[in-house]
Amino acid sequence: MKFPGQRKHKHFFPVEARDPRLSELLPDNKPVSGHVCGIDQVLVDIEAHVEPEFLARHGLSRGHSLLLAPERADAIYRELLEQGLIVSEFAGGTIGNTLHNYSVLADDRSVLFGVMSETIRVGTSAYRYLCTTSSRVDLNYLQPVAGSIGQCITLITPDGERSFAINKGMMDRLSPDHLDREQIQSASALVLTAYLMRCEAHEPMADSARQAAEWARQAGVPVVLTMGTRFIVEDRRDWWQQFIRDHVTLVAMNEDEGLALTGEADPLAACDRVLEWADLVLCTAGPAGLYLAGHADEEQLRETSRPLLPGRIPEFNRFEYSRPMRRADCRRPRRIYTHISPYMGGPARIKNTNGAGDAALAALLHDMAANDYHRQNVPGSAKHRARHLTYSSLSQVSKYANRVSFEVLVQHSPRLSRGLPEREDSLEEAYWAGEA
Ligand SMILES: Nc1ncnc2c1ncn2[C@@H]1O[C@H](COP(=O)(O)OP(=O)(O)OP(=O)(O)O)[C@@H](O)[C@H]1O
Ligand SMILES: Nc1nc2c(ncn2[C@@H]2O[C@H](CO)[C@@H](O)[C@H]2O)c(=O)[nH]1
Repeated sequence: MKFPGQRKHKHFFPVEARDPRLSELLPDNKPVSGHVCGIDQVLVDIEAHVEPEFLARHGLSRGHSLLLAPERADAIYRELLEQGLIVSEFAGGTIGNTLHNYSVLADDRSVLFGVMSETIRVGTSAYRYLCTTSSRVDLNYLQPVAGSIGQCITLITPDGERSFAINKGMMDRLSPDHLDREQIQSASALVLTAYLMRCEAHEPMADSARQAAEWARQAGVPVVLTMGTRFIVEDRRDWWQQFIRDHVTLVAMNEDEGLALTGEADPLAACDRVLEWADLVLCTAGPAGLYLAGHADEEQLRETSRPLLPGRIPEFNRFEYSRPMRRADCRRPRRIYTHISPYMGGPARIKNTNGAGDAALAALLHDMAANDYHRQNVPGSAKHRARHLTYSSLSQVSKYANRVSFEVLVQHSPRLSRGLPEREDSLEEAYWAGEA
């Protein structure tokens, strides 16, 4: 496990330079390693740049992810191919992206549950998927299927917005028999997406997601839900609120999905509403940066040294130096919030923002897994006197998440091709220092 972010010495992650006395407790002196699990509709992103007229002509809706009949998807694909508009074909899927980015950032293992074509020819989508996924993502648990994985035609319009047209193939055929209970119950987190619930009634994907969430709950493993797009949430707002109450520890959304889920257009107010049902929430807000909100025990609160910020909740960032906890682990729960503007004001030029939100979530997962890793390897550390969800403060995690989103924006691809630079000249020490 590589530690999240640059640290001043006093915050350096201490597992590698271990106290020799610890070897008595853990005789082989090898750090116990953790992992993160996720379920996804295994699909490739076929990216093309088009004018808004193209979307209108094919009956597609801007910013939406639409499931299409195979003939319709084929017609779009053929037109893009004939006009030479396809720029790349890469592994995609919101959870696949998140696990890949987690593995790249943490230099550690993640486990993907989903389907994969049992026969693979060079050049097919399945082949492209395997070629462009980090070797740290464990694909050994994939369920073989006699057919194709999904294809997500990713249409980028000149405003940088992405609209998806999905040819689903067999992506929703993951059956609960192909989940591994042991892997899920020993994970630092289980990551799911709202997209999993839009399979057809006869397909097993939704049951698989519910089964995995139940196993995670039984073992106290945090369940993470990313909201997909606002259209999925809008259709069944009450249903999603109940699902979150029943199963979810951490909700990840953007401000549109936040509005669809809570009725609140203001991201801070939307986060506050989500805290009625979940323990922790990440809300990305495009050029306005991102918000994180959670709970901490009154005894564990730490005040910020930054200026207090105005907003729907005045001075909302007062306790942003606290580490978030599950509400049930707090004797006297208090809500904590933070906001951060885009790293360095955002890139000079953004070609597309596809995957920037997934990247922020990968960073947050990295910090959560680092916390678990530290708890297991440095038992008795003062850091774990209370049960926290992250290793770092809410404020520190928000900086890290923002930094990782920036990297995806400058790469113009939802999947990181490398980790963050070890030393960043442009990153003032103060950016990471000043708090734990
Ligand atoms: N136009 C922008 N200028 C500066 N930073 C941006 C811009 N758009 C996105 N970002 C950065 O990327 C982060 C995530 O962006 P955004 O809210 O667009 O994610 P998203 O809509 O969830 O994306 P996706 O669903 O494609 O993963 C923001 O919190 C911000 O740091
Ligand atoms: N799992 C899943 N991912 C999707 C869907 N539609 C778009 N995406 C992914 O969302 C990612 C950006 O968040 C893209 O890389 C797409 O692959 C869908 O229906 N299911």
